[in-house]
Parts: sequence; C-alpha cells; structure tokens
Amino acid sequence: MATREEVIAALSPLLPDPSALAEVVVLGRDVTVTLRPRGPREELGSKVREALAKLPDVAGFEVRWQADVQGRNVGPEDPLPEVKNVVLVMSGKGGVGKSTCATNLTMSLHRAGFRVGLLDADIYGPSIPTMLGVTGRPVSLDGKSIEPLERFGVKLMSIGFLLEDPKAAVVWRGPMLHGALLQFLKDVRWGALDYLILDLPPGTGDVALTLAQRISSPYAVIVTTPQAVATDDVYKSVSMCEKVNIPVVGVIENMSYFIDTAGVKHELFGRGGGQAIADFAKAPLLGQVPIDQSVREWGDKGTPVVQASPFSPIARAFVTVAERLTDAVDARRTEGEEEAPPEIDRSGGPGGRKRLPIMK
Ligand SMILES: Nc1ncnc2c1ncn2[C@@H]1O[C@H](COP(=O)(O)OP(=O)(O)OP(=O)(O)O)[C@@H](O)[C@H]1O
Repeated sequence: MATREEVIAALSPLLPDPSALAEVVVLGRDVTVTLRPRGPREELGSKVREALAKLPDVAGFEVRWQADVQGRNVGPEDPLPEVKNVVLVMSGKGGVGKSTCATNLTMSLHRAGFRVGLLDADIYGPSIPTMLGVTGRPVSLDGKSIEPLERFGVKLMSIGFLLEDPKAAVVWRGPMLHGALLQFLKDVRWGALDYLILDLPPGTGDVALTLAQRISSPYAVIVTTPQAVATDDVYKSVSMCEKVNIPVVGVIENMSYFIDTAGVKHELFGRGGGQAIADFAKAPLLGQVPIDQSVREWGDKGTPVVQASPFSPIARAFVTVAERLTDAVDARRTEGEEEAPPEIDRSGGPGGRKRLPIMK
C-alpha cells in the first residue's frame, strides 16, 4: 500500500506550486487526488495520472478538481439563471454513441467534483433512463416546479420519465415535445450547476434552434465515429450550429478503435474522422473513445462505465474528454466569446406555450 507521503512526493515535482495539491486520500490500494489548478486541467491531470500509475501498490486512482468554473453571461429571460454552462451533445446521425458519451461525460464531470445535471433532450428516443437505470415519475412539491430525479448524485430529467413505457415510440406531436423540453429547462429545480449537459436528438435540428433561442451562450459538442465523416450528416450538424449561433466547443470521436485480447489495435471504422470534423468545426478534438464491450454492457445495466469501473482505461478515456471539455469551455469564456442573450421567440412556434400535464 502506498502512503500519503509517497503519493505527495511523487506528485510534487509535477505541480506548478505546492498549493495546487488540495488533498490526497489513500484508501487501501485506491488513491484520490484533489487538485486546485491555475491553468488547464487536462495536461496536469494526465501527468498526475501517469505518475500515480507508476506507483507500486496503487490499483486505482482518480483526479478531482477544486475550481471556480467560469460561467456564461445569463440573459434576463434565460430559463437557467443558476447554471453556469450549458453543453449540448449532438450528432449528425443516430447510433454513434451520443447518449453514451453524454452520460459518461456527465459522470466524469460529477466524479471530478463539478456540480452537474443531465437533461435527456432526445425527445424522439430517450435512452438516458435506461443508461442510468432510472425509472419513476418526476413530482412537484409546490405544484409549480418539477423536482429532478437523481442518480449517482447527478440531477436528471428525461421525457422518458413521462412516458408510460419508455421503450414505446414517442407518438407525441413535435410542438408538445418542444414544450416539454422548454418546461424542463424552466420549471425543473436544477439548482446551481457548473454544467448542464443536454443529450440532443440526432440530426440537424429544430430542437437546437429552440434551445438557441432561449438559452444564453450554450456550447455544442459533436459526437462522431471515424466513419461518419464519410456522410454529410455530421458536417450538416456543424453548419447548423453555426447558423443558429451555437459555438462548437469540441468533437468526440467514438468507437475509434478496438484493442483485442492480444493488445493489437484495430481501426474498424477507419481513421481520422474526428479530426476532420474538428478541423471543419475549428474546434479541438476532445478525445478518441475506443470500442469496449463494457461500455455497452454497463450501459444496458443502467450504470455508466465511468461510474461502474472508474479506474478502467475506458473510463479514463471519458475522463480525459471531460477534462478537455472543461478546458475548452474555460478557454472560450476567457476569450470573451460571449454571445448576446438570445432573442426570445414568442411566436409559439416549435415549443410554443403548451404545457405538459406533468403534475396533475
Ligand atoms: N465506445 C463504445 N464501445 C462499445 N459500445 C458502445 C460505445 N459507444 C456506444 N456504444 C453502444 O452503441 C449503442 C448506441 O449508443 P448510443 O445509444 O449512445 O448512441 P446514440 O448516438 O445516442 O443513439 P441514438 O441517436 O439512437 O440515441 C449502445 O448500445 C451503446 O452501448
């Protein structure tokens, strides 16, 4: 078993100054290190993880962050005044692992010490309830606001919670669904959050437009596979973000490769797709997530792999993506790339003013 002193001695040379190390907890063969960084997180996090991996008798390790997260300029009519950052997870087409990335990103941010919520805005195929193993109906304590459900310490809301059978195809009409989404933003008691992650339906879209019209300074993360680059869909989703003024803050390449039991890497879906989209979007590639059977297995069991197996290499891939995302958001906010608060659409268009009978 490594001692606290050994961990501190191994990490000290990597730190910009001693105060960057806020806490070291050794529990058996597991180590949790809390850092208080001045600069970007991902580089320091990677170095610290590398050093921890080299320590003898350390089986698992995690890095947490103690940081003041920069927030957006919230417009006067923004439905989420206490939410510092809103991140829309999007994809050009279905099945690329958008919901998987959204849930594991959320869990990575939560485990790293940030306050985070997850809104399943994939109103046509909500999968967050399954991936997080949550059932139940949202309730209202005051008859006005909706209490979010909670799982693993993360606040959650999904249209799936409102369906009798979440697996059944959603037959509600578009405007009603948009109304539900807006209601989720406005009426759910999210409280103070550093990041609210939204899992958007695949494709270009009216949902993104609705959100862009209501929320000040959201950012988009595009999920793709190496092969999806061959289709127009993913480029279209980047262009659509541009059109509705939602900056793309990064790209995640999912299912990038597969490592077999002999340790050989196979690039089943080709290579370079994520970087090509990142270049097109003029945004960083946040990471390449390999194909790993445990991702699907844990997703099906209702516990994201980052939560179920936090010390595994696949969990670390998601953790790195999450750290790069926080760095990318901070960098954009520091550049002062704030958008003007959105014009509020009162036309009653998609989403209109319809309210859902959630809390009869
Ligand atoms: N890196 C990965 N390794 C292994 N399986 C994965 C990986 N990423 C996603 N999957 C699996 O692929 C399937 C599709 O993933 P997911 O539902 O996240 O995609 P999606 O893009 O959100 O789909 P939809 O657009 O239909 O909502 C799921 O069964 C998921 O467990």
